[in-house]
Amino acid sequence: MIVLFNCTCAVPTTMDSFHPVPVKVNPDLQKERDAALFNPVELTYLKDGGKDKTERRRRCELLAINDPDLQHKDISFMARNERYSNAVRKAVIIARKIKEHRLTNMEEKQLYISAATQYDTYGFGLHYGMFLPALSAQCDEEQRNYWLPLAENLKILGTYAQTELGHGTFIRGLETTAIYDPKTEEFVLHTPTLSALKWWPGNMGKTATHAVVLAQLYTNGKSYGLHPFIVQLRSLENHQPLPGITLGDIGPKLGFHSFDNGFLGFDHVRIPRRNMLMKYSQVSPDGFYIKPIHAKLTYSTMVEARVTLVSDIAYSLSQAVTIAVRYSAVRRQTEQIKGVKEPQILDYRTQQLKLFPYLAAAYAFTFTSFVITGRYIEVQNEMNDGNMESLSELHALSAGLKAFTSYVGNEGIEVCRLSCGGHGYSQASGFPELYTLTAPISTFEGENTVMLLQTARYLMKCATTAKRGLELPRFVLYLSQRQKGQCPARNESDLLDHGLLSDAFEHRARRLVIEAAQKMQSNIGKGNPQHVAWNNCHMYLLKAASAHCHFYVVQTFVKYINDTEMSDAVRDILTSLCQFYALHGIWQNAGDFLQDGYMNGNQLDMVQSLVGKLLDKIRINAVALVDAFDFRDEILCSKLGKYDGNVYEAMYEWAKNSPLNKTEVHDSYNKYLRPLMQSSKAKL
Ligand SMILES: CCC/C=C/C(=O)SCCNC(=O)CCNC(=O)[C@H](O)C(C)(C)COP(=O)([O-])OP(=O)([O-])OC[C@H]1O[C@@H](n2cnc3c(N)ncnc32)[C@H](O)[C@@H]1OP(=O)([O-])[O-]
Ligand SMILES: Cc1cc2nc3c(=O)[nH]c(=O)nc-3n(C[C@H](O)[C@H](O)[C@H](O)COP(=O)(O)OP(=O)(O)OC[C@H]3O[C@@H](n4cnc5c(N)ncnc54)[C@H](O)[C@@H]3O)c2cc1C
Repeated sequence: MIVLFNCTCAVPTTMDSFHPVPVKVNPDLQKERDAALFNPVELTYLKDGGKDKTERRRRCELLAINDPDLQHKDISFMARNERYSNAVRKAVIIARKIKEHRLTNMEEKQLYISAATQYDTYGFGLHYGMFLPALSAQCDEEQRNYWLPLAENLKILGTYAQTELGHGTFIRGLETTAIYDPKTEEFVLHTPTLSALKWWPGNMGKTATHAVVLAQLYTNGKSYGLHPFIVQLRSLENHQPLPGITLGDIGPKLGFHSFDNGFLGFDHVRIPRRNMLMKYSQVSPDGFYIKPIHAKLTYSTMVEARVTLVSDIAYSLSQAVTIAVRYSAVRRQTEQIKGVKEPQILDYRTQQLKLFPYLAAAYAFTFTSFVITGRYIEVQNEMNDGNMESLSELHALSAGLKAFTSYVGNEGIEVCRLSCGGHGYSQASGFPELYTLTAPISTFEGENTVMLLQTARYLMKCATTAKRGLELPRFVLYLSQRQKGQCPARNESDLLDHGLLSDAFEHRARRLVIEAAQKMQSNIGKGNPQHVAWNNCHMYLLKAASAHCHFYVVQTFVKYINDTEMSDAVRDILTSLCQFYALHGIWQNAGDFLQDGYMNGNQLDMVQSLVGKLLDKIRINAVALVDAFDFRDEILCSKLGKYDGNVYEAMYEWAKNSPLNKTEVHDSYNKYLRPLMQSSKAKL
């Protein structure tokens, strides 16, 4: 997996041709595949955007998987230094091979990189994920012509240095300064305090030669806020930090062990005036400042990254459910009837209730990622034509969805791990890497609570606009519609209607947004300043933003099924998954639907009963649904989620490779145990 590289499209294939034919498939898994009511390959093609795209993806993946230069021992058996070194080695090979294989198309490059990095971070992740996008978005034409070829050809390696020891969220509070000196036509970059040290940027500790640095711009004695500057950090001759620059690795973290997240300090470092990225705002040679057409254009790299992370989360969650569902099909536990084979754990209702909501969410988020990526491209094109009208909408949408999907994704990966019992805790399961790679998505690129509050801020403004009867953007148009009285469902079959389900989420979102707006108004009415009212209303605001995102995802899932051509069999299973996603969501948030009487207890009973019934529909197709994600074993990197289901053999083989098993008797026996035991013996 490569964080910050859109990889959701990486999925499908005909099982026969793509997965090497195993000598023996676990009979339980085979039975599941034989019983499925749809052909997973069709769903694979759908998710990839067509058979051609599936085939192209598989070709890209195979190029990486079959390349002997990219092979290495399991990273679980490597220490951190070795992991970092291996990641850099691979990043360099990947760059060379991309050229050799003539992978010029961006999507193909991403697919190749994703397959080559497998379940580790990509050694040039920040270079491609943020440095290049920041240059593309923030350089003027002349700067682009200079810097982009250097970066694209890896003559320089970059990172994105924004966060400081003292501030990550509140970026207006960042302390690094860039003071313009018109005498020399240079900016002087400086770290005035300990808390101003740049802290966290990926690939900065040991790899990067350059950084896009976010610093407070001062010119003619006036402060103009945060602006991006390109700064050389290390010599291109010997990689030593340049004079005035302090650099290092921030040490081990929860995960990201192959990544050199770093710290950076400046001691009055001078850079040429033209190293300020000047697409949107400029400083003239004599120090005159020209402001951007939109105050928040400096933040655009983060918006792009948040959009990408929705795809990354969908991808990781798809991997987690693939592992857990396949394993649950081959794992048997607890005799129910004496002498009769123990059931597959997938047959336990509790197991289904753990896994199927996340299986449904993985599909829901995948389709959502298609839509938000499409919207991002539209807005980007508008912005390239100088129209900034939709930037606020895109910010609100991407911030909210990044937070909503990553909360669910992180939780889902952990639930999937737990659903695999003890073996889920082993590195062999793939879960530790998957979890720790995905966990920081809730924090980086905007901490999730803060991001939901940004969405809430936008929704509050929309609620006011709607109240005034003014026009709203499409994705919040529902806020200007009147609340519907009560959910019209009379029986279970009414509750399976996609329109009705989407209406229920729409109703909930509208109610919670309006309620939050009213709470804000009444708080301000009591004489509280805006920021106090805002803090007092956090719980309403957070709920409103989350309900809005939930509605967006349900609506997107429904629309995807309605608008996309597919066979009846695939439509049938996606329909069930979508119904399950929505009904389970209602069940889990029942209070919200009951609170204003939109639903009643009787309807909630029916919702619960349908959740139970849909478990059966999904159960029979569960393995095929995860097969359709089309992860090759080499990409999934899990002994529990192997396509052939031969889990125990794989685990045993893997454990034998543990470095502790290199010798029968470990050194520590002679050093510590033997003296201890022999002296105890003497005493006995
Ligand atoms: C491999 C991993 C790599 C990881 C990398 C990283 O983590 S990199 C580091 C990642 N770091 C982070 O992600 C840091 C997270 N923090 C932030 O992004 C910002 O500090 C903030 C958005 C929380 C507040 O910013 P603030 O105090 O400047 O703003 P405010 O709240 O006072 O609102 C004022 C107005 O601005 C609007 N607006 C805001 N953002 C945007 C936008 N992007 N676009 C458009 N508009 C935007 C907002 O809607 C509001 O509009 P209104 O209502 O006036 O019309
Ligand atoms: C693995 C990893 C990689 C990273 N890579 C990079 C990188 O490449 N470049 C880079 O510049 N940065 C990077 N970061 C930093 C990251 O972007 C920040 O950590 C992130 O933006 C969160 O900011 P913070 O650490 O200041 O959290 P804080 O804001 O200190 O969050 C702490 C708590 O305070 C709460 N809080 C803060 N403000 C508010 C508020 N206004 N209202 C309500 N609650 C609030 C939060 O909800 C949270 O619960 C990385 C971080 C990690 C973990």
